[in-house]
Amino acid sequence: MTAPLTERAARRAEGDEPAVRLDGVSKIYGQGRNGLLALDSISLSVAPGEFVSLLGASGCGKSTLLSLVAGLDSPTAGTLSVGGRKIAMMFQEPALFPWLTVAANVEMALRVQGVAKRERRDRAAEFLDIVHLGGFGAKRPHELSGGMRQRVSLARALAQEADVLLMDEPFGALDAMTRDLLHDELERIWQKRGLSVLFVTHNVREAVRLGDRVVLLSSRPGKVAEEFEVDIERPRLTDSPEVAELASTITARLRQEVLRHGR
Ligand SMILES: Nc1ncnc2c1ncn2[C@@H]1O[C@H](COP(=O)(O)OP(=O)(O)OP(=O)(O)O)[C@@H](O)[C@H]1O
Repeated sequence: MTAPLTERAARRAEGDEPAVRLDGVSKIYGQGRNGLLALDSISLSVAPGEFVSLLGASGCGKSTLLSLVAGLDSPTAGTLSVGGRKIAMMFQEPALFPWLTVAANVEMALRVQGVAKRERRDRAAEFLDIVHLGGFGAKRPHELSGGMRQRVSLARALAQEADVLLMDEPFGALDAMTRDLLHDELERIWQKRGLSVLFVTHNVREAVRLGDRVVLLSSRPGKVAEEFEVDIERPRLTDSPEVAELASTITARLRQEVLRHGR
């Protein structure tokens, strides 16, 4: 079970080693006069077991930040540490291999870890059970709905046995009802497995529904504009008055940021 919010906030305040830590991280794409400052001196940490939502206008550098944490790219300046933790990533597009079955897609994550064939099959089935897709292992991705494909993608991420899950608008393409169901699923799995999550979204209510904390980035270049502690009891409902109230405060702040940049 994940520690209650106050306890997690206290651990952070006490300076426990974060799962993810960025200190003054900047990223410039290109060089010289053509260089583009995408992130400007970002300092941000995610405590072990914490769920952090990352919000910001389009182009403010959210995906850049995730790719730096995932080690897919390096910061131009500053330091970034994940303390040797294993990282898994999920995108808006499930990025499954269409010619493989659902089970084989999950097994692939186990194969790269060197898990033996027999064990792979059993463990893939377990991960599919966790995301409520037991019985769908023999299907191909195109036979599933968008929400089910994202569940497979989540099962594959879990199969990587990561401590940190990076999610780049994973539910952005789904309808509201499916998204709601996946919020419940993700919350259950996150709490049970004690994952640290960095979740990028454009949807303010989604950020509040899921996050222990919402970090708002300003745009061009991306900087931390403000952080909001989400002190709302779980499980939360996206359309509850508490979620709506904080979401409207954050939306007003986000609007200020967007207007400040004349977009
Ligand atoms: N590989 C790259 N080379 C050059 N510029 C890039 C590269 N990747 C991103 N950028 C630029 O860096 C800035 C930040 O992009 P990024 O995709 O990180 O923003 P974002 O907040 O994730 O955007 P969105 O919300 O639209 O997905 C943008 O101006 C983008 O054009």
